[in-house]
Amino acid sequence: MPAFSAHYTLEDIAELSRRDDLADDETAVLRATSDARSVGYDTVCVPLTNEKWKARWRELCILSQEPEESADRLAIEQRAEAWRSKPAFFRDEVTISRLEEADCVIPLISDWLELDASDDWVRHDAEIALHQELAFASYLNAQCAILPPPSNRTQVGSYARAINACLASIPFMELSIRVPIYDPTSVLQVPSRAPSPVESRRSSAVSVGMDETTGTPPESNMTTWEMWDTIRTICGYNPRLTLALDLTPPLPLSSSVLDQWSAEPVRHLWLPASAFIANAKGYPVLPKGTQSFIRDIMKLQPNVILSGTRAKKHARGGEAAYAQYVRHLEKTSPAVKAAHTAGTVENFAQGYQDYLQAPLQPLMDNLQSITYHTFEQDPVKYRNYEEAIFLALSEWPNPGKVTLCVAGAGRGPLVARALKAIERSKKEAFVYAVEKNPNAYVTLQERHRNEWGDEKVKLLYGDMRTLEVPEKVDILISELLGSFGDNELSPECLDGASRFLKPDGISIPSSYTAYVAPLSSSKLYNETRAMKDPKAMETPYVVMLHAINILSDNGGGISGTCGPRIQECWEFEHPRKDAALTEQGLPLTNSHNARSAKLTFHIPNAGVLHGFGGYFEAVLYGHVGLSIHPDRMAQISKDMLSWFPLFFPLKDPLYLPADSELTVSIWRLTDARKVWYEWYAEAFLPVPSSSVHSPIWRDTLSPMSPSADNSFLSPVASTPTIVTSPLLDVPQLTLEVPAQQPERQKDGVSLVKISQTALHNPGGQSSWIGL
Ligand SMILES: C[S@@+](CC[C@H](N)C(=O)[O-])C[C@H]1O[C@@H](n2cnc3c(N)ncnc32)[C@H](O)[C@@H]1O
Repeated sequence: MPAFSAHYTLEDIAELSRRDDLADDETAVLRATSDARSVGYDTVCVPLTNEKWKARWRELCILSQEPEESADRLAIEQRAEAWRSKPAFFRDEVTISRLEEADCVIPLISDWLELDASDDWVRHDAEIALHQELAFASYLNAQCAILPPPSNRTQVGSYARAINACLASIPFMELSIRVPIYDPTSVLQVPSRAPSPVESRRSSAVSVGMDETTGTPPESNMTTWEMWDTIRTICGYNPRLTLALDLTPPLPLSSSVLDQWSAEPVRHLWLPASAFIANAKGYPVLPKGTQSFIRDIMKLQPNVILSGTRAKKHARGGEAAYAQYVRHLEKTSPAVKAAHTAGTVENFAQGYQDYLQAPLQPLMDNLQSITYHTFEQDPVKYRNYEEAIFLALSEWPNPGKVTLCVAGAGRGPLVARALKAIERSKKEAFVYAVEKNPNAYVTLQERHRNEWGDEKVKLLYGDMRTLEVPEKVDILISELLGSFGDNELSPECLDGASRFLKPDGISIPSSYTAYVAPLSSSKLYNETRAMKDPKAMETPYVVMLHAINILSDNGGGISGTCGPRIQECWEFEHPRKDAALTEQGLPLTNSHNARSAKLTFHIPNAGVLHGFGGYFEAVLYGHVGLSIHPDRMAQISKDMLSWFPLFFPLKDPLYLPADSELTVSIWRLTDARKVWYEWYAEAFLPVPSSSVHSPIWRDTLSPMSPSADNSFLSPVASTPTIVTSPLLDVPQLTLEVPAQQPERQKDGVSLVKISQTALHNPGGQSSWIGL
């Protein structure tokens, strides 16, 4: 359940303090708290300081810097220095002073503190005042304080440095920065002529402000997110640094810009009464765009701060109506509804969202009974397996008895489903059940004795790669799949099991495919970093992905080479026809199970890449399958619970500008003992091939003159040139740097590389996957 806060301004507090019905020990803030609670709010949000402090600070900071020499000014300067050395409030400069007042208050740090002022002194004194306010809030045991937004892009580094210093000096407290969802004051670039493809691409990274025709912000307006990104990066992704996302500007119609925020630590939503419109009956409601944004962001369970609700902006409903309305939106949020509906993945995953788990290794380890029990709760996986076996039996072309083998039977659920499918198909059939886990084999023996009997089932204990099976089988059934398809070594195990599959036999599953998507998630980045062990940043994890944003879109890119937002890495098919076999029917090496993929994604909006989501899709038989592919799972295996996605982390986040292209290389590698993945990524930006004419590119990319075809892309030998500097009067050696080799070029646009990650997990150094 999200919490709700009522915002009280200084005027509201002043008005309450004038009330003559205040009890003796009741302060205005205590009254605000009880009033707010009586209309359904949990806490109040109150400015920590008042106008008196603002006036004194201005005098100390601004007047002490005035050039004018006077006795007065000297006195102010001395007071300013005294304050700088020992910053402290007078009682009448703060709105709260008692522990019980602060109990239900989220303090707002003075919004006039310009931590990003252009003036050095103002910044300097604003930072001292910020420390002072936070220290006072901390003294009053405030768990969180809301800080004013950055407003000056050129000084955002100074703003962030000051916040970082506060995070270091004020322990425990969460600092939540109020950031507008976008900046409506940014200037719209109106081109005087139609832009070239490159110009529109490049301007999409910088153009901001309202679209003049629709009155909505353009898709690429990410200036406030970019400022937030700079701040949290400078603050080293400190987990105590969070966001109070300000929904004061009217929201854009398109959700792609807004999706970015769902991968960020949005702890508060600032929602003013002015964002509401009146419905036909006069009650406050939100416009469609805001409604759907709030429904989505509710999955992060933010505290909703409602501001200006006492101003009677709407004819009906009063103060309570705003919170009631947002509660109604929360209840109708698909994510929240799914979380409360039994049988959905969201409900099953409660408490596991963004929680890193080591992938299971059922080949190397023997699973616990409780783990099998958890799998067996999945109604969809077993239903689909039964359907696939039923279809395979129904379509089985040969007469006579059909022989089935469940390879890796666990506690026997697939054996039971196979027997049901046999009964439904009315075929004569027999089932072998192979299991190498000695403990699960005890459960199998019990079920064999109590439920199945010798006529229907024979149990075989051992490893399917080496075990002797009394006869060759027609249908080989297995479930050795991991979140990435092959990551629990299904290909290697089934290579061994294929020895006892007849030449015309079939495998269920018949194939499985691995997919990846580039993700942003500050939560997951922090979770992997928190492990301390550097290898933890190179280990794939099983994660119920939650506060994430898939950065890619479907297509785009300069040469049309970008694939969809979630792309296929590789596929395994069974039975295998391509491996060279020994006399015993086993592959000579595991080389045929190595794979690699190089994928290109289009990144429409600026974002930070923290890793990759890994997914799989399996064809069991015919049209029956299993899928955790985010765009297809609902059609193929809705509400299947058995697999959460895999997360491939990055050691260092990679910033991706708007309209960049991301190339992801991923390998499945193998030696005699293990299988592991390695991965890395490179980012590219489109630039005009002729941009050698532009001073920007000549300065930054190549100091040489354009070549004959006017392209800086043609390789030029590096020629040392002796020049004499007019300043130093000594000969300087300069090197002409050859132009950057573009990754791709088309229609006068080239892709130049801007950054790359390290190679992750070389040699399988942090792999858990053992053969
Ligand atoms: C993911 S569990 C599936 C269990 C069961 N079929 C189900 O669907 O609930 C995989 C099972 O295969 C077994 N297994 C894995 N590799 C095996 C191998 N090489 N030979 C025999 N059993 C194996 C594991 O012990 C485990 O019981």
